[in-house]
Amino acid sequence: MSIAPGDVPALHIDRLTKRFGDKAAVDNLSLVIPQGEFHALLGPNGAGKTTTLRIVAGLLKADGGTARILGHDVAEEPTRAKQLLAFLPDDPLLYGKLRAPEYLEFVAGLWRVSPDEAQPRAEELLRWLELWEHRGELVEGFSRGMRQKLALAGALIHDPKVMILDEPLTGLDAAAARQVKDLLLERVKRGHTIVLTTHILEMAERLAQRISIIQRGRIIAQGSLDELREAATASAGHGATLEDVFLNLTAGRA
Ligand SMILES: Nc1ncnc2c1ncn2[C@@H]1O[C@H](COP(=O)(O)OP(=O)(O)OP(=O)(O)O)[C@@H](O)[C@H]1O
Repeated sequence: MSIAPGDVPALHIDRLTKRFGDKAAVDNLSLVIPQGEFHALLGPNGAGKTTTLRIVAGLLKADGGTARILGHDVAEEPTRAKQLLAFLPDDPLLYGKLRAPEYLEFVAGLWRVSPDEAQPRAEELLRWLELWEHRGELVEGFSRGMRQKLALAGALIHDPKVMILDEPLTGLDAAAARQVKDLLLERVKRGHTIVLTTHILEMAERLAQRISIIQRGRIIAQGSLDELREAATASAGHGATLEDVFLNLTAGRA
């Protein structure tokens, strides 16, 4: 049977395992995210979310299992897989002695994006994230939120089809958080895929089409908000919020 391009999942994780010492940070975890989906990964501290994403981004080697971006195995075809992917870590590294447009030009060069393409895209991203007026300033003088936004712009400069973001709203004020959320929604509208971790349940509740709850390296629940609510209604009661569902599912299992 042939597979139409649209049928290839944006992200296909199959029985992924990663141990640190004798502890399994990721434990036989499988996850399929179709193209065009906004997917949130939730889980208590230390659940294995960042470890999973670092493997998907090719920053960490799995002990077992596979991860594929649009059909490309991150271990076997790392260059192709990475080209299709944006990864925004929770502690992005920036170069303090550059200005924002110089940083984006530098990152675009790493991805071999031509200056003709990169320049308008950089300007658009900087304007959207309200960093354009700071374009003459060195990054070392940027606030934490400004750095976070610039890192996001850098992750998007090669126009990746799949975005993986680890806690993208950390350190952002309400206005900046709104800019980032709008930017992400705009990308999903264009058919791109977003996978993010967040501890802001309201963000998952309002933006994500599907949610996976991870605990101790495994997915313990998955579905749309309504499906998760339904599954948890028995114990959380009607009108349960995602917080009720989350706390209910993860209670007593840590
Ligand atoms: N480099 C490492 N060396 C040893 N243990 C690690 C390493 N990285 C992660 N771990 C452990 O793996 C487990 C999963 O960590 P991970 O950072 O993936 O969790 P998380 O779900 O992202 O947590 P948080 O919500 O707190 O960011 C934790 O027990 C953590 O201590």
